[in-house]
Amino acid sequence: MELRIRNLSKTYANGVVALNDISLTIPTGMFGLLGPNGAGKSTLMRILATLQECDRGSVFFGDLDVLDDKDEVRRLLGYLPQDFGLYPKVTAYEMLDHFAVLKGLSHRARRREVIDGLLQQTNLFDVRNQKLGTFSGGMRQRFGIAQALLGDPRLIIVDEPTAGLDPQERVRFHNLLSDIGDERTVILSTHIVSDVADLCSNMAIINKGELLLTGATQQLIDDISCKIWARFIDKRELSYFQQRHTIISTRLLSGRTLIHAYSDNDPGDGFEEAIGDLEDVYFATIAGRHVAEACD
Ligand SMILES: Nc1ncnc2c1ncn2[C@@H]1O[C@H](COP(=O)(O)OP(=O)(O)OP(=O)(O)O)[C@@H](O)[C@H]1O
Repeated sequence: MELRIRNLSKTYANGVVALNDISLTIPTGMFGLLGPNGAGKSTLMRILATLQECDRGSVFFGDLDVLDDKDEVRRLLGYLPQDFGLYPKVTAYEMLDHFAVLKGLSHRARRREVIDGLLQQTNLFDVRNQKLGTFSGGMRQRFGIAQALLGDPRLIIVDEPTAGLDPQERVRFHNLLSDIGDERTVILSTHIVSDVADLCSNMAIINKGELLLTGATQQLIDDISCKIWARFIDKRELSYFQQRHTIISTRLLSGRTLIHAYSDNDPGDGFEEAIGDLEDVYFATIAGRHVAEACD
């Protein structure tokens, strides 16, 4: 089901404009909300999860008024916040059992069936009787997803879930998310570009409370592909190139400095045409250089 956000705004009491007139349509499937720290992602996620009030705007999930009918939203929502506490002395099974009761799963045998299913799905069945305090970061995040999936939610919100996970756990977590994203609306909020590149068919970039870009991920990559130019430089030359070109990223590759320039035409100066990727879309957009416009 589609989530329609219209003209959503939020200013905190200290005057920080966390969201400025955001309008965004989020289709079924995995949606990536990408932005640097402080962009307003968590504020948006908390408003969608009914945990915070906005100042203005509307949000509909299908016909459901998300800002008005909070009880109904909570029935079909699964939310994995950025930081969530776990009771360290309770086992994974006991904790899920407790939440399942709160979700209204009162029939004991049915509850067991649901919990066992979730533990299998998140690859935690073998450690179900282990105390949560012994869990690694990756296990905690997978447990968080198991918890968020209780009650078979239609709308799932995960806020920065892969920060701090090792590469193997990240892949595992990605696979888990892509499995659940097939027929649900899943919003993944992150500052990690590859999370979105790997998982999300649609996405948006926000910064300083503003929506900068939204669309189908592959289309956004295609649209920038003709505008990215690359070359290696000596790092002492960086300011020379920065003065003459729109440099959107600087990275080290095997100890050498690779720079990407954004330009509609060949910028000369030793640059070669590069294949633009989602990082280029992200950096060019955040730098205020890029608006989506198809390549010829
Ligand atoms: N309770 C609050 N009171 C005042 N300002 C706040 C509050 N919560 C967030 N902010 C500010 O609002 C802006 C958006 O914060 P938010 O947490 O939504 O961003 P974010 O994109 O989720 O960043 P991060 O990844 O660092 O959590 C930031 O400037 C932040 O300092």
